[in-house]
Amino acid sequence: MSLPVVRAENLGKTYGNFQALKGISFTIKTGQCFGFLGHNGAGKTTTMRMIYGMSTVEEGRLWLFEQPIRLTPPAIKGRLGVVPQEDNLDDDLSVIENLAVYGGVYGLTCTQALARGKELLGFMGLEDKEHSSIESLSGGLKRRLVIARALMSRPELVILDEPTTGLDPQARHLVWQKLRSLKAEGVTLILTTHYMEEAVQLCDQLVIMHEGIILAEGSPRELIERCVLPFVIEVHLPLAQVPAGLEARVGAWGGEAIKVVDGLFLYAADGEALWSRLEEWGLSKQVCLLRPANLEDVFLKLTGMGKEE
Ligand SMILES: Nc1ncnc2c1ncn2[C@@H]1O[C@H](COP(=O)(O)OP(=O)(O)OP(=O)(O)O)[C@@H](O)[C@H]1O
Repeated sequence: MSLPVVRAENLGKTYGNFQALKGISFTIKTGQCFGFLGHNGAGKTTTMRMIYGMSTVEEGRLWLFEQPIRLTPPAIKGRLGVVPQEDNLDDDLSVIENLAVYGGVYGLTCTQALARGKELLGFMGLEDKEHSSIESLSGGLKRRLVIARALMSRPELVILDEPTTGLDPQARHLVWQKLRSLKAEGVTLILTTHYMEEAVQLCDQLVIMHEGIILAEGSPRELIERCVLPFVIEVHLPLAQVPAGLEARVGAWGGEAIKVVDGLFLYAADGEALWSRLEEWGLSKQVCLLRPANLEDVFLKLTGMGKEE
């Protein structure tokens, strides 16, 4: 059985009178890719900062590598790699220097740090950027460099706070591919994300966070099976044009309707049966789309809020 790498019990955080985290509990096992999915302000970064030792544990308890901690001690820090939300690279140093300096922090000699840095530039597909300045890198290349930097100490656990926010789809897919290779090597990954697809693509286990609490936990597939009916019809219609009483009719029929920004989503156990009812309920099929339920539907159902980019 794989051991817990991180365990939290009733973890809380209060800033002044504001409770940013309201007592959350979770266990992350060795080798997992564990995701924290939530909108802005859900408490994801607050949780990550406590795990990687930038914020003290004052409410609840946190164990890292089975040791109870208040503030991650230096001895443990070498076992963690951190990709913070902001790309905090040193603009006065070149790409390889950014890595080498970081290696020094973890006790590597200059030669070792340069060798490890070059190895990681190769791994992240940045070998031709070795002597480039930081300001010449695109957002996607900077993100790859920050990930390379997090790997300098050969960490067992890598914490990634929104690793692909702001990247274009191609850059995002490249980062996903690298994270999958790390996972295949046995590295445990913790990531926060706003992107449902990222969570589905990478995470074995997920928590859905909202306003400082965990609303649900499971694999992406389990969450979809557990939280929503399996078929959805998206009705793209201004809410003012939705036939009166539609939600009640769908409910009485055995389905469920949820309002979204540009219309309604109708859920049912049998998609075809739902589709066959649309005209009877006053809806034109022209504005409707039938699809299987996904993680976005789970998020919408649990938080009442749609997708955020
Ligand atoms: N140092 C602080 N002082 C006061 N409030 C804070 C502080 N840090 C975070 N907060 C508040 O705590 C809440 C949770 O913030 P946190 O950054 O953990 O959310 P998040 O889920 O990571 O959001 P995002 O996706 O925007 O990064 C927010 O309402 C935020 O404004």
